[in-house]
Amino acid sequence: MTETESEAETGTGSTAGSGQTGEARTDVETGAGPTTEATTSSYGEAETDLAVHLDGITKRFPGVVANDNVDLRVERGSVHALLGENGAGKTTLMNVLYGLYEPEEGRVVVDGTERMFDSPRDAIDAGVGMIHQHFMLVDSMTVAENIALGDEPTKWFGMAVDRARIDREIRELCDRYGFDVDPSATVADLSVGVQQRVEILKALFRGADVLVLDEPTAVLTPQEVEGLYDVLDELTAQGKTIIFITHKLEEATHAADAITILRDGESAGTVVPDQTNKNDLAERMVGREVLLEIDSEPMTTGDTVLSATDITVEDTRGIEAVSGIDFDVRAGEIVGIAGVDGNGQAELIEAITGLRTPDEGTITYDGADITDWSRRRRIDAGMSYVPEDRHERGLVMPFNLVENSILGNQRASEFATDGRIDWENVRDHTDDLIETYDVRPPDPDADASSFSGGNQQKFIVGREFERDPSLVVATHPTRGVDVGSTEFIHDRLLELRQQGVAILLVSSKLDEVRALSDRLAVIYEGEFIDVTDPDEITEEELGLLMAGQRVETDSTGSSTAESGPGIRPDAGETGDDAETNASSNGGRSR
Ligand SMILES: Nc1ncnc2c1ncn2[C@@H]1O[C@H](COP(=O)(O)OP(=O)(O)OP(=O)(O)O)[C@@H](O)[C@H]1O
Repeated sequence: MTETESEAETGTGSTAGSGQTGEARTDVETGAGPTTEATTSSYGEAETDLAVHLDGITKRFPGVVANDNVDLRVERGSVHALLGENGAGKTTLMNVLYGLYEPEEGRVVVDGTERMFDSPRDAIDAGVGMIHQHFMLVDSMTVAENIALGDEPTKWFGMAVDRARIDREIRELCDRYGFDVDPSATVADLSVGVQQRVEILKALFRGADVLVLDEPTAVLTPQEVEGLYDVLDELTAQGKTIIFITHKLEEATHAADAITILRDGESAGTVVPDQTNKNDLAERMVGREVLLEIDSEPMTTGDTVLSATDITVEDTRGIEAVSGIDFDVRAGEIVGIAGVDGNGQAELIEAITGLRTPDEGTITYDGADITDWSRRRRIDAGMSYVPEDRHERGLVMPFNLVENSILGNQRASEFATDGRIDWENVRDHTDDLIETYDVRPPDPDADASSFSGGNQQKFIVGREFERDPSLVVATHPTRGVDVGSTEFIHDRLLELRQQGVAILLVSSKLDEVRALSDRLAVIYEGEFIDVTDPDEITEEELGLLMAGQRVETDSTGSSTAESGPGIRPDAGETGDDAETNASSNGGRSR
């Protein structure tokens, strides 16, 4: 996908479209149920009113109909959300629109013209841009270089690129859409929110009139999310059309003019936010009521399981990514770490899980100094790990689920006898994981690469939670996971906590990390800038802390965000005495 995209040549700049905003909300009929009829409503009287019409799209993979006669009508100048369970077919549909897949049936109509896209280059030429969840920017290059990259490859390599013109065009785009982005800034120095704007600028620079965003708020702070909404408003006010994939229901109801729900590859209707709510959307997607709250009961904690003291980790350039961090996690406790990606949490977790050795500091696990232990030894001792990057660390993509189910656990006694793997047992175990964690399609022999992102994630979470661990290190366990499965993963985490498992949870989902954690640390530029009881901090305050801004006072006037030396349950305690979590509020329900 990346290579094809980066090769694409397009025109430069873009003119404001002719559409108008605000009308989509009243034009769309409510989808009444799981039929495609709701989508073929009065939404867009004529095809020419639509920026995008995906008409009867069917796309099959071996054994799977990913899109089954799907109809998607997106009015020009509107924001359109695409919702659906994991594996419902959202990515496939957008990949059809972006020229990555050719559908077996159906028409792709962009701006009133039927198109046959052979590649993303064709889609870009037709004014369709895609902003992926993982930004495709070169950190060491400037904004302008990133934007020009791929746009004029021949001239670029011939060093004849007209930098002044590119800078001027970027500034013009920034003025037009109200972006505060400096073309000469180095991407590595920009916040995640600004990097996302660079991606949007890149698409606009190439002439995009339709922008497809894949889970655009997954890595943003609440403040950055508000900024993104402003950007979307500005883009649509000038006639651009936005389609975004999301699992966050409030995002769909808040930011979209219309919401199309996919279910099992079919369209389950298009609704307008005024005529729906989060519970209704969840039910339409999942086919059952979903509890959107987390109930965390108070727990009595046990002995300290993990203890990290004065951990310092340098990144590959020798710069301190983590500076002198201290914390403990006890049995039966969830310690959360909240932070914007790139603030040292990845390096800290790598040190804890044995993927790298800290440059300074000590890690103990069940009382033993494991600072120099290999990853294998830590796994054998009972440490589970849900990694942040499921492709790089979570799964071996060309392996099927049976093979992936015992990754890191091949020597466990239930799977191996005399050094030989007992594949029958492994297969039974895989079937259990697939069933319990609702991995779809339920095919243990399918390669990991053929599963949708959310289903891959559910499988990894299942494998790691069901290892019988004493410590679970879970980084973004529900990223890309739909509401129904997120509910299940949260429940399972709380069950593990109930059983006395120590849990270290890293998440950029603030509602999740607040609701699940017994104690919460905020990491910023490699340090814990605050350690707090999650009940004593609002989501907004947490967002500010994550952006490095200290919260001065709470409603009673006392300080709520003092800098702490580290995260220990209670200074003065040995850490081995029992303590009740969440005792201040008698449990949480958020
Ligand atoms: N390259 C592929 N090969 C085989 N099957 C595929 C391929 N890509 C997708 N599928 C299947 O098509 C179906 C739809 O997948 P898709 O990725 O579109 O879902 P999604 O709605 O985007 O899910 P998620 O929310 O998990 O990202 C799934 O059953 C998936 O396993």
